[in-house]
Amino acid sequence: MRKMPVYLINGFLGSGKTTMMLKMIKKLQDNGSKVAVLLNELGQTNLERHMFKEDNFFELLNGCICCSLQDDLKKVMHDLSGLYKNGTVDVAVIEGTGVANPGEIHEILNQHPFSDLFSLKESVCITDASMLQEYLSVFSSSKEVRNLQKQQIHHASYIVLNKIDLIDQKTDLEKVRKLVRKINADAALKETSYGDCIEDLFQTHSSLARTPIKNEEKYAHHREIKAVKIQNTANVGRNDIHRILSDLNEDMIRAKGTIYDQSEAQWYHFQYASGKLQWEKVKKMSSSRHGEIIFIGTNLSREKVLL
Ligand SMILES: Nc1nc2c(ncn2[C@@H]2O[C@H](COP(=O)(O)OP(=O)(O)OP(=O)(O)O)[C@@H](O)[C@H]2O)c(=O)[nH]1
Repeated sequence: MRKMPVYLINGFLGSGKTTMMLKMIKKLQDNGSKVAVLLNELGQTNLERHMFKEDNFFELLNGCICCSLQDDLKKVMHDLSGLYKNGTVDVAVIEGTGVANPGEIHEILNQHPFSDLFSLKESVCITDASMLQEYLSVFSSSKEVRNLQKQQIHHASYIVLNKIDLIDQKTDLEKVRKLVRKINADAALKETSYGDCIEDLFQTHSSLARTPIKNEEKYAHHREIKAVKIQNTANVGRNDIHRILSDLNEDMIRAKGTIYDQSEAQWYHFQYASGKLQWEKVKKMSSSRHGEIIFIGTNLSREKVLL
């Protein structure tokens, strides 16, 4: 029986997974494939839903498919298999949350009946070249962040060293390349920005035979890293976002959202990743959409964010 091809995309918070995934989906569609998309988010809603136009779009929210949402993942995998059998879709692209351990997702794909139904083409890990040294350093990151980053790199068959536009290409690139190779010497490795390596990815056939890390702690990744979701954003303007990010600079890893800035009478999307904040004016806000924000960091709490 033919197995449904699956691409798995993992990588730490803000490393560029969604940016690359959108390019992958477009390339697959340009090549005539009918793509199913599965997106997993830590928050209760997917703030990036508007970026995806696919009919066969599944989202698993408020947890991680590698641990708390394993049963939900299995259910979606059954649905995907049905869609593959009846010809509705012919390839799946799955994006884990920024704190997912790919090893645990591989375990599910290797179990019966999924091992007979799916063929994992590549397990991609996107790393943020501008932050990797910091995330792996005992001086600047918690054990949880360091472990997660290592697990994600270790389990990959294809590693993307992304955001190289943000680093010194002579000195820092060599350092981060060495760090990655110390953790995973075998995976294909591509250095790029904005996930621009799709042709290469589809031409690569790397080995997926990765064994678990010795003494790998299961489910150890959600103790310190917390997501705080703000749904009532009526009084949150651009200045407030700047202030919150600067006040919680030490703890904040990732933030994103949509807000209405009253002083400018303008809706904005914002993205905070790699210590950089980017604003984008929303051209047309649909009446069904509303403002919302998600902050993700170590030891964050609603009280800390709203102070
Ligand atoms: N400078 C630079 N920015 C990038 C690059 N790739 C992505 N970004 C930006 O980084 C931010 C986060 O990118 P995403 O693709 O949403 O990252 P993600 O890994 O899906 O983030 P999570 O939602 O935390 O899982 C966005 O503002 C992107 O535009 C890159 O190569 N260089």
